[in-house]
Amino acid sequence: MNEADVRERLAGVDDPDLGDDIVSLGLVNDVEVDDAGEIRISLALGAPFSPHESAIADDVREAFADTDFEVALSASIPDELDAAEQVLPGVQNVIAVASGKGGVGKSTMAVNIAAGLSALGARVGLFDADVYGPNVPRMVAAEERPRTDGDTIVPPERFGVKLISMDFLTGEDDPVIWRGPMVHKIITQLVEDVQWGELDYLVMDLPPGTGDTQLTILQTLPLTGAVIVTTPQEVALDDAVKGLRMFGKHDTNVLGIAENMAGFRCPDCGGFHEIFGSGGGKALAREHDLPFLGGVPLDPAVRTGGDDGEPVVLDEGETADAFKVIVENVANNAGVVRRRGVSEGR
Ligand SMILES: Nc1ncnc2c1ncn2[C@@H]1O[C@H](COP(=O)(O)OP(=O)(O)OP(=O)(O)O)[C@@H](O)[C@H]1O
Repeated sequence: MNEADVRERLAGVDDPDLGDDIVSLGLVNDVEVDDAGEIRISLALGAPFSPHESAIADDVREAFADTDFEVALSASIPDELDAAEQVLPGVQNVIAVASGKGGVGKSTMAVNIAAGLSALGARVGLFDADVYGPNVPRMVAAEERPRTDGDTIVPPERFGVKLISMDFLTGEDDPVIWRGPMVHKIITQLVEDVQWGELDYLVMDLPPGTGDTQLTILQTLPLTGAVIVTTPQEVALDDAVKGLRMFGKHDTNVLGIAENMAGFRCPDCGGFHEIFGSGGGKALAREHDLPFLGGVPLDPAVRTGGDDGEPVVLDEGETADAFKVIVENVANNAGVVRRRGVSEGR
């Protein structure tokens, strides 16, 4: 078997999202066949542990299952910038979790997406950039504070996720009024001076709305895309549209709409009550031609998260499964953004 034979077989592997085979899409970086019976293939895949990219890798292995060759796969998306020029050289994907309005469960969603990606096997960081209400440490019962190591900050870990929060910078019950330039400085510093190491995903919990912090992040970080969280209520949906406009203005990809508090299963009567209405998130996604990532019901377990602040996504059951669907869709859609970038940039 030579390189051309390998490519011919690879041309039989389809990308489940982009509607063509991986060779035509330019997703094969490199192929080597050696005398020892090994085929080394480098693919332009960018969303580690996403179900769709894992399926592509499986299909590639399957394409050589009838041969005696060993297949060694690697994945990398060629960077446009040198490592020295990149803001976060070790981070593959930055995913912002945003909402137009406060209290819709944005932080809850960010925590569960981060923990869920980590549970899939990915290396994950979570940056709680909610300057006005940094509640992630409390949510995951993070006792440990960051350490300093020379000029850098070492983030503590919870559930395998490296965590940095604006809350670490302020005392408890010590409301800080951040002005625009301060926000800019702090965010840049927190991103650049933290030892994130090599990460597959950095999830950013943005403050609600469309203010200074969001702008700073959009302008300074290479975002793979944003997740917009909304409840099915009319007012929340209206505000979500403002968020969409902000991302649109900055050419930021929106990975999709996640709906929170989508109904309540009553533990007493067993009935399902649609407290804030139904179908709003899905309709919003359809209207703006965006993916709908899934919906999570109102469930007291989401708030309590167990005694040790364990995110519900790590649990079993209906609500955990609802979060897992969102996690998988976020990863899959991040992959679409990355692979489409390679394919269209050729
Ligand atoms: N699906 C849910 N079921 C039950 N409680 C929930 C659910 N989602 C969120 N909550 C609770 O609602 C409250 C608000 O959620 P959260 O802090 O995630 O919202 P937020 O949008 O990040 O708010 P803000 O950014 O304004 O602080 C929290 O106490 C959280 O535990």
